[in-house]
Amino acid sequence: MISVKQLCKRFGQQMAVNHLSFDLSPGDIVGFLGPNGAGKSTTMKMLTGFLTPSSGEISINGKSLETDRISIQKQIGYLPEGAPAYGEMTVIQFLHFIADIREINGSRREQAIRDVVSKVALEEVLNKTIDNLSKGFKRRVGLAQALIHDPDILILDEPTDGLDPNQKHQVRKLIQMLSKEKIVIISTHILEEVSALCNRVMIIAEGEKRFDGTPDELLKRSNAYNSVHLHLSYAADISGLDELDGVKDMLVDHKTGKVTLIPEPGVSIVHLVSEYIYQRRLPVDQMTVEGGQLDDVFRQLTAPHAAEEVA
Ligand SMILES: Nc1ncnc2c1ncn2[C@@H]1O[C@H](COP(=O)(O)OP(=O)(O)OP(=O)(O)O)[C@@H](O)[C@H]1O
Repeated sequence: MISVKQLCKRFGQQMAVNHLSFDLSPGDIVGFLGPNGAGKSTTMKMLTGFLTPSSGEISINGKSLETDRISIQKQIGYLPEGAPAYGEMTVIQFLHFIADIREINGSRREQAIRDVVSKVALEEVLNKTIDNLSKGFKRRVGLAQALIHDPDILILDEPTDGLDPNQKHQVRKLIQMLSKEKIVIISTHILEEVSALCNRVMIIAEGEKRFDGTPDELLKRSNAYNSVHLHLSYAADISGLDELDGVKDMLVDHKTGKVTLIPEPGVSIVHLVSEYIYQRRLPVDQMTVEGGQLDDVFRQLTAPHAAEEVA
């Protein structure tokens, strides 16, 4: 359990993190989103004990990070942005080095390295120099060092950044497999990663929390959520569609025959629209309901001074 209360970090005049509060429980895979400079890295660095807050409290499994930093850090695995350091080491040397730092000794060490190598699938590159690995393998080595001590909490800074689609898929599957009993916090700029991987989303902007909920709840905030897209096989009179109850707007593309019906916020119009189409025998050959667009809602929530409108 992580409990963060009224966390602030000030750099000179600037509030990088501004009264941030949240609680996380095991099983939470949190997508930590925000524009550049929002305060994500600063928050993560405070959670790992690397930066001291200006004010506020962080407690982890009932202990205060201020007073029990060393014992709390043993429960945290951190994957920093980019490739692991010490590129001149082989993978196996690097894992032994991390095991040293984590004070994993004796028979426990062999077992811990074997387990993590198998979890992250590093067998084929154990004796390769890290500098010579592909980006995907470098990321996996980074994950291995974050996982070697089997921490309760994983903090991953852009874990799939720069990977090809296959490698992204592998790393996401791995994180999902690992996260059943852990708390995982993932900072990412890839909005689709949130739907693919996370069961909770936290958006911050200007150091403040702008959203905390499930990916579905986030999509529901999109202006496009529940819009109905139609395609007409030939021209027909559709003027009545935008007069239906709950329809806020109708966009028509005469070239392609595509029609988009935008509902009033929180209203579902799909039943009324399909009934109307059936009654008027309109020549509709495709109909889809929009699930919402993350980039749309992200922009809305992170706009400067959006805090009062969306809190
Ligand atoms: N050591 C520091 N000294 C002064 N200002 C800092 C320091 N670290 C961060 N900042 C400032 O605090 C704000 C938040 O930065 P932070 O790196 O936490 O943002 P971020 O959300 O991680 O951004 P990005 O997505 O670009 O990594 C920024 O305006 C940044 O310039």
